[in-house]
Amino acid sequence: MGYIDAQEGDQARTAFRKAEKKYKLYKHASTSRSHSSKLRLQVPPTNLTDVIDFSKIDNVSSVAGIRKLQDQFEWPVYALENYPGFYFIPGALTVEQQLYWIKEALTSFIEPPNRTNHNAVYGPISDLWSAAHKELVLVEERPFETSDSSKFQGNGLLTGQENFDENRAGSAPRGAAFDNSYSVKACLHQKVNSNITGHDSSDTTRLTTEVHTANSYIDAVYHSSQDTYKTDKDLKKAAFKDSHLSHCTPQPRLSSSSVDERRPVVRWKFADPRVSVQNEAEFASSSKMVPAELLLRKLRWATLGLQFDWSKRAYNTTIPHRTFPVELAQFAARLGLPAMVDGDFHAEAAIVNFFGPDDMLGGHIDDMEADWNKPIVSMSLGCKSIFLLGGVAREEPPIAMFLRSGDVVLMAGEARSRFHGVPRIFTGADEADLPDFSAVSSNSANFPFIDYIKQSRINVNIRQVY
Ligand SMILES: O=C(O)CCC(=O)C(=O)O
Ligand SMILES: [Fe+2]
Repeated sequence: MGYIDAQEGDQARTAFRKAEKKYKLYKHASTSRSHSSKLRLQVPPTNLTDVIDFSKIDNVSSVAGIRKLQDQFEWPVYALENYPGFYFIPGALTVEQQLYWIKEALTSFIEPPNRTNHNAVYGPISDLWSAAHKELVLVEERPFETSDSSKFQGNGLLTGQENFDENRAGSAPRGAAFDNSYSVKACLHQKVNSNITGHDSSDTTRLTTEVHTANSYIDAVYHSSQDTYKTDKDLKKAAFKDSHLSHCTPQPRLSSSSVDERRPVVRWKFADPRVSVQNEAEFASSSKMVPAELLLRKLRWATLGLQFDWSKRAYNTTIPHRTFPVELAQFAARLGLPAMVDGDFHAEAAIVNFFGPDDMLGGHIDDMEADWNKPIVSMSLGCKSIFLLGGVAREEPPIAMFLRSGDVVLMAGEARSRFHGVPRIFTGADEADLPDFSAVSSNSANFPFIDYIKQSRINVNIRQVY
């Protein structure tokens, strides 16, 4: 969608949607068809004057409605008078802590049995971070017919019946795997031409509705306007759309018995395409492959601790999961204190959101946890973003605030019933407001993480479920 579209139908839009449109990133409409002067448009720069900047609030009394809580907490904490239960802790994480959690998110949080947006298409994927840096590719092995799920154990990709069922009966069409992948030939060709580059300049906006939780969450949407892959127009349209849509258009989950037991099953594993060039016979049985680097770039979410069953829109304790990381749980309990009414905060689940340069998280309410008095503890890592905090209805105009790396937001009680979302992240070097990560790390092993985060934002939002 270009700038013109955004101007149309404003009447019909809710106040929340209007604010999303106001702050979202618009690519210059001429970029996709740069030869057509007719399409050249001047897109006005986003007006950011209304965006609250907690990092610049030193004299709090001068900012109406913002209250600094007195020094009873580890960090300076701000509350918003008209938004009870909402707290903002600017710079709660040190730069070292930010780097630490960025690394944890990319190496540990995305590891099976934690699930990611890629699960529905490829099954569990292990070691994506290192595979991407070794330039490996995810290879489709020869499909075969079976009704025996035990055959899937131990191949490193499909680890259990639950995931197996999810892949087969989940909302992502099986064919999505095929749509999102490349032929061996095309992939090797790309490698040879070193042409696996980032986003292109087309302005084809992808809008997907991501159902995180219950009904209200149906409205959670991701936009990603440059989710494209240079070399193949058709593939770039389909690429990874379905991995978002897997949570987006929930279809009735088939019971195990209703699943077609003899359906061909595709298995995926990482392989080195350079080796295959030398020995193409080795890959003869494999028809599709996806660069790990692309999968990493298209990583959108992972779930920690108790897993959420998107098709039932409920937490499902029977889905294989690891206990919530103790260190993160302890940190979240400390961070959450300003919003606590009574008792302790027991982190049981988290959604880890990964934002690329053009991604956004649409307005939604998180309403699937039992006790709304317990806060959602939400930490921002990486590029600066805009956070919208609205009302219980979309018609209520939201307020906007900047979220920077190291900031923490708490939403408890009444604040939990408010629509919120992230319409924009700022990845430009001059506007991302990243701390100097290299100053806290001379270890070259950290450089790839620092490179990644220069173009990305990670949000870890932590919840007590029961
Ligand atoms: O990315 C953010 O700051 C907010 C994330 C969020 O609201 C969610 O995942 O529910
Ligand atoms: Fe949320």
